[in-house]
Amino acid sequence: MDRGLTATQLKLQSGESFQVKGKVLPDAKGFTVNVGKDSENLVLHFNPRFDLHGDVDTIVLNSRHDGAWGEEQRESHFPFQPGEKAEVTIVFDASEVKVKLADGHEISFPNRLGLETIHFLSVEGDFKIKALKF
Ligand SMILES: C=CCO[C@@H]1O[C@H](CO)[C@@H](O[C@@H]2O[C@H](CO)[C@H](O)[C@H](OCc3cn(-c4n[nH]c(N)n4)nn3)[C@H]2O)[C@H](O)[C@H]1NC(C)=O
Repeated sequence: MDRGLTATQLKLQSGESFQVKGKVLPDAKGFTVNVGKDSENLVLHFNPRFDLHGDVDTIVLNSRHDGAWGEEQRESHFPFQPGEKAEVTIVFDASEVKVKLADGHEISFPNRLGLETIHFLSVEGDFKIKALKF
């Protein structure tokens, strides 16, 4: 598990997007992109699972409020491969968070926290960051 990256004190406003580019480790089990207020208050936990917690090639999305996980949303569209490049673009507004994948596929997730500004980003798991673009 790569320690990944954590960024705080961000001020990403509604409508602004950011992109994470990197490479999935060859023996990847899963990786995570978290965005929100802080690590316990996430408007989006984006968790592609290659083989983790019983999920195979499934993207699990969730929110986290004061440390408590919300209800998971699962996506079977899975354009990630171990050892390959990966790119995720995230944009949000008052009602939803949108995740755009390299193959053009878009996933929508409700902004359950009603967050207006993102202050926190972390990328964890079997993923080597190459670039972060705001
Ligand atoms: C079938 C058995 C019960 O359901 C399972 O319950 C697991 C435990 O809650 C679920 O896995 C968690 O799913 C979460 C998203 O809903 C997260 O992916 C969690 O791993 C990340 C994580 C972060 N943290 C954490 N602790 N402290 C901080 N800052 N972060 N703890 N766990 C996973 O351990 C897992 O996704 C879920 N599976 C299903 C099919 O619902």
